[in-house]
Amino acid sequence: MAQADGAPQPFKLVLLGSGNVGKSSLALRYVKNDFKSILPTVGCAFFTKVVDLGAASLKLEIWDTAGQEKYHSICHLYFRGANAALLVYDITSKDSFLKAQQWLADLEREFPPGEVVVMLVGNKTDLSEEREVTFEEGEQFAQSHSLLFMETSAMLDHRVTEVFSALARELLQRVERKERQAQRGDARLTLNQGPRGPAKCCAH
Ligand SMILES: Nc1nc2c(ncn2[C@@H]2O[C@H](COP(=O)(O)OP(=O)(O)OP(=O)(O)O)[C@@H](O)[C@H]2O)c(=O)[nH]1
Repeated sequence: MAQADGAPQPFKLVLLGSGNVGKSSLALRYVKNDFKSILPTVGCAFFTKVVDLGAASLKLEIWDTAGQEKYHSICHLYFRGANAALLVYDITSKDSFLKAQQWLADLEREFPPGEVVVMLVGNKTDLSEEREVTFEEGEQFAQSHSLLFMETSAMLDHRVTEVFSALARELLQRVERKERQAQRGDARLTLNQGPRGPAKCCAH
């Protein structure tokens, strides 16, 4: 997936979810393969990473938003032009799971159906003894809203790369599907135009 100059096509990905669920940690683990204590995000942090999917590569522009309630309204500003969203919750916090559902409602208000690829991510699987949200609950919610779904641990680097690769694959598939539809549309347009030539006249 390349632009005219050969550079990988960029896609905007926003990370959404309440404070402390691990959004910044997931981004840091994915982009820099690092895990360390991070201060709460203020406003938004920005990362980029080129994802190589074998046959194609694309550039993810990752917008890591602040989860604290006081920043909620600013985060909406970062929605604009998003191609994908990660809705992150902490599996040890039911409240964060409910907040992720609210974020989805916000996204659904902002974008027409199917325009944004959304993945639900339950983070901190290393704290399974404190789990408040079961895998099945996450999976069921995701299925009922046609979202991708995974559980991760940014701390243990469990399934973090898979999250971003799965999103990238889905983005690529949607672009390819749209291109095929556009080509079919063009072909239909050409057929409907009929043979070229002088317009036929019915009288004489
Ligand atoms: N045990 C465990 N702790 C984690 C994991 N991911 C993040 N944390 C910790 O959870 C806390 C919050 O992580 P952040 O990445 O700052 O969370 P955030 O969602 O970006 O928070 P805001 O910036 O306030 O929105 C930090 O103390 C992290 O070290 C994980 O997978 N397991």
